[in-house]
Amino acid sequence: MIEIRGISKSFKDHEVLKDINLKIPDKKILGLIGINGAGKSTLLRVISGIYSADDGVVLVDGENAFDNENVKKKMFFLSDDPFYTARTTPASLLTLMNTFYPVNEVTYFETLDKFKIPIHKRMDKFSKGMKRQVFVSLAFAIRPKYMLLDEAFDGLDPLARVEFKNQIKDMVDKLGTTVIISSHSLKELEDLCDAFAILNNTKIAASGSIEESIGVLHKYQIAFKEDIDIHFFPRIYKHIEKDGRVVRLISELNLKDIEEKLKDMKPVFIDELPIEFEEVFTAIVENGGKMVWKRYSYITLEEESQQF
Ligand SMILES: Nc1ncnc2c1ncn2[C@@H]1O[C@H](COP(=O)(O)OP(=O)(O)OP(=O)(O)O)[C@@H](O)[C@H]1O
Repeated sequence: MIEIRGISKSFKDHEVLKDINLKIPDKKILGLIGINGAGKSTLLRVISGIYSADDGVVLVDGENAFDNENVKKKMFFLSDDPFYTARTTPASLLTLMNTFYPVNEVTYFETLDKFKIPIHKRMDKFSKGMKRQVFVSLAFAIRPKYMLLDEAFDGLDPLARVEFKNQIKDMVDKLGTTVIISSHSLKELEDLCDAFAILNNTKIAASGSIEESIGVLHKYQIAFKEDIDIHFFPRIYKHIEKDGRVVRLISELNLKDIEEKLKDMKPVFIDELPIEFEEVFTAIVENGGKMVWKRYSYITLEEESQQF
């Protein structure tokens, strides 16, 4: 299990992470979500023991992750900008990586073959997506207990993404791998991850199971007879948009409560619409993470930082 306890990290006077607490149980896929510069890469680097934290500790199977050979052996971190030299080919990368990890060569070459990657060509001549496919193949062939993937889908075409996701699910099911994956693409994470954590403003704004989070918020479309000024709209929403006489809002309230709160405004109709995870995420970020959250099943924040 990975336990992140009270992690804080600054670069000079720029505070990036402040008192981050998360427990990630084994054999789960956690999606780490955040806007540009939210600190996703920094957190992954702290978890993988590359960066030291200013405060707090990351425990991997009970051991401090920082600069720890035992932890390095069971964890593979695929950065958003992995290192390779000008002369590196997929074949020579295998030789290099074999000195750090036992790499399953059959899996490596089979995956490269699926992606149609030439194994003896120089990688500096590859497209961004092809380079990504080489490192993804490597991650699968290393079969680590813990796999940390930074911006994993970046540069992959739709077919490669499907292949990548299937391989990740397979590793979790068959090998019991635990995966943390950061991405801007919420849509990509929805069908892959068991749980998510949202990094916002140095903190974990919210975390939990994706299914549960979608159940917490509702989306409504409400039509009125006349144009209305949303500045005077009752504060029953987390997010609101207006299009003429139609208002779309996201709220924690159920349909019955919404109807009750708006009855004096005499809406023509109120429809509940399906809500997407991306909309839940936007509502959380807009509200500075201050949401009433259900108790979640997979990921638990430390008691003192829970937001119920
Ligand atoms: N080595 C470093 N030295 C100084 N500042 C850094 C360093 N690494 C990251 N930062 C700063 O920390 C903040 C968080 O960066 P980080 O790369 O962790 O964010 P991110 O969420 O991964 O962003 P993105 O989605 O754009 O990749 C940024 O403001 C960045 O400039």
